[in-house]
Amino acid sequence: MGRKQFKAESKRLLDLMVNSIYTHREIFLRELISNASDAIDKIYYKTLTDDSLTFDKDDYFIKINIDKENRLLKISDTGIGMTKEELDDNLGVIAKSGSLAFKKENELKDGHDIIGQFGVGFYSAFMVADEVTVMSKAFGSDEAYKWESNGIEGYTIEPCQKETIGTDIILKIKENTEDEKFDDYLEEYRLQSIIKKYSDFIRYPIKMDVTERKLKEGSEEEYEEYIEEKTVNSMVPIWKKNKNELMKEDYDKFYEEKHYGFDKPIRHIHIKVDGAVSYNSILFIPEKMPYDFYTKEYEKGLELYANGVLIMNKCSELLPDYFGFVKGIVDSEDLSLNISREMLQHDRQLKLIAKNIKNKIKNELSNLLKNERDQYEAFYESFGRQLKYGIYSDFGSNKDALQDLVMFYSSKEKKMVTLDEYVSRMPEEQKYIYYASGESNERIEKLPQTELVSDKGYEILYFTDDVDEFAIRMIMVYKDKEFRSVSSSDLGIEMEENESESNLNEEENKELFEHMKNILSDKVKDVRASKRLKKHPVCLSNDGEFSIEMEKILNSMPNNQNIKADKVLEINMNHAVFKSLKEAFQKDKDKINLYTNLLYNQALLIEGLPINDPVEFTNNICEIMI
Ligand SMILES: Nc1ncnc2c1ncn2[C@@H]1O[C@H](COP(=O)(O)OP(=O)(O)OP(=O)(O)O)[C@@H](O)[C@H]1O
Repeated sequence: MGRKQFKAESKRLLDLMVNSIYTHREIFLRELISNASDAIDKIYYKTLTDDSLTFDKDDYFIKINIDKENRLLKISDTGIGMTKEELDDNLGVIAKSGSLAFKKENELKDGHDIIGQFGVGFYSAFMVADEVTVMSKAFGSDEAYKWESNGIEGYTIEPCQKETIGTDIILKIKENTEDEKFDDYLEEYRLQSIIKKYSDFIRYPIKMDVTERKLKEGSEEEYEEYIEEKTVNSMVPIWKKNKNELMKEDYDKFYEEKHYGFDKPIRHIHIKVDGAVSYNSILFIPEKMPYDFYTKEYEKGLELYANGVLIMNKCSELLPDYFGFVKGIVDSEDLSLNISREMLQHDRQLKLIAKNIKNKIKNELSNLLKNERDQYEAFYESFGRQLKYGIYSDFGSNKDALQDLVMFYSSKEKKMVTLDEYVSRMPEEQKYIYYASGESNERIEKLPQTELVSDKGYEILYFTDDVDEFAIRMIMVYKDKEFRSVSSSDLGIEMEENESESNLNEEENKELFEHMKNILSDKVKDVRASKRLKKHPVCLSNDGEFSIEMEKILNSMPNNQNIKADKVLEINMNHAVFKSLKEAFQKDKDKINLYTNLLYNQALLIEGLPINDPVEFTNNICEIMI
């Protein structure tokens, strides 16, 4: 087979590797060991589903060999191996998983960062090697193949001799340069410490021939060296260690190794429970939202182990949807190894664990909110929406658990506040918790409907997420206080003495309002004198069950239900425009028609609703200009 070229994107990454001046070249070993361990996992999975196979732990290991003379470092595994096609597919293109997604986001702007933080898989071998040879024999195949490349001029694949199933990765370590001592990667001691540092939790033994010294037989002072095969990693998974043996860095490292995210977790929760059900768990609350979090591709779930053996990659039963952002693992000795997905759903032990985990996460978030507000806000920025969905879903059955974790932007504080903070500041006479819905804080700030409530000095919560109003409707009452939209017809605010006057005026102008209502016919339910407007001439409010914001959201959904809010056009009788309206009503029927339509369309625009006929609207404006 002739020489093949790397795919374009792989080539860029390769160049980056080969020319990397990055000081953490050592991570190449972590990457190769992690691939080896994945390959053994794959064989292990096969044995779970195929009765004719058995998994004998002793047969599965990773071996590191050093050949100093020839500058070769070999990493062998007894994993699933690769066929000729797989060698071509997998090693000819850049890793399809984590790193690629990350690469897309960042377009390799800063390659060093990628290498440092996440590793780039197999290609990292070229950071330390001039030449990489992969010899592999796939499970179920009689032939073995050799993939070879110097990283620059493409690669070749040809048949080779290999007795056992698995893969050998052979690195021809680079010569030392002025700045870098590549010899390090041929030193037993150095390699051992790299393995300890990055790959200590790998579940399979990482073996290495280690030079030891012992007293020569018969001598009391003369030593001799001998070679012994040793397992370098402790294999004790982090979750089985004691919390006091572990530092924050250890958890962060685990998070990174597991590819849970490209961020650093905001919090980790290490749980050890012995009781009705026993389990260990490490959970992480990420800071940043995964790029696919709000897509249907995102799969929530925790890794599930039965006594140290992985049985499921993403066990979704362990997390409620609203905590779907949590990453981590659960290991329980009370679970059976051969448990199927269907059985899991009904497993009593698993349900207990899930319940317990849910409470732990909730408590951790409450503590974070209480003690580290900045961090909580960063978290909330990413996942707050999810918590609000949690309140709304399942007919509000989780609202008690979640209502103290949600926050909204406050008109008065100009920052995010909790419901508890809002209520604790409410003046005695204030009846309701007020909110206003809109596209953004800036737009809500300008809504005429907020005038009266703001003038009263009351705080308003800004709802900018689609789900906000729906979630609040589920809560209904918080600490004995009902929620009320600033657009609702009854704001529960006692009117000042001028109210009676305006009532009188309203009575006086009944005919005018009636007329306007007829002009607008089925577009509005009513036209009324406004009690909430101060400076603005007009606004829309609503009477019935659905708010205008809800109408917008529901009608933008795929299964458009054609929901209509009962809209009321409110007119500010203290505004100069009202005088013109009155005059027009008395003298010029065409004009009142024109004004009414103009005002209605203005109110729609303020609400962010589309106007029915924009051409007519602009023509109307022109008409009053000439
Ligand atoms: N030792 C191995 N045994 C079997 N297959 C391997 C081995 N090393 C690599 N592969 C295959 O090559 C693919 C590419 O490896 P690479 O390390 O570049 O990416 P990855 O492991 O998929 O992704 P990432 O390292 O970003 O998580 C792997 O997904 C795997 O299928």
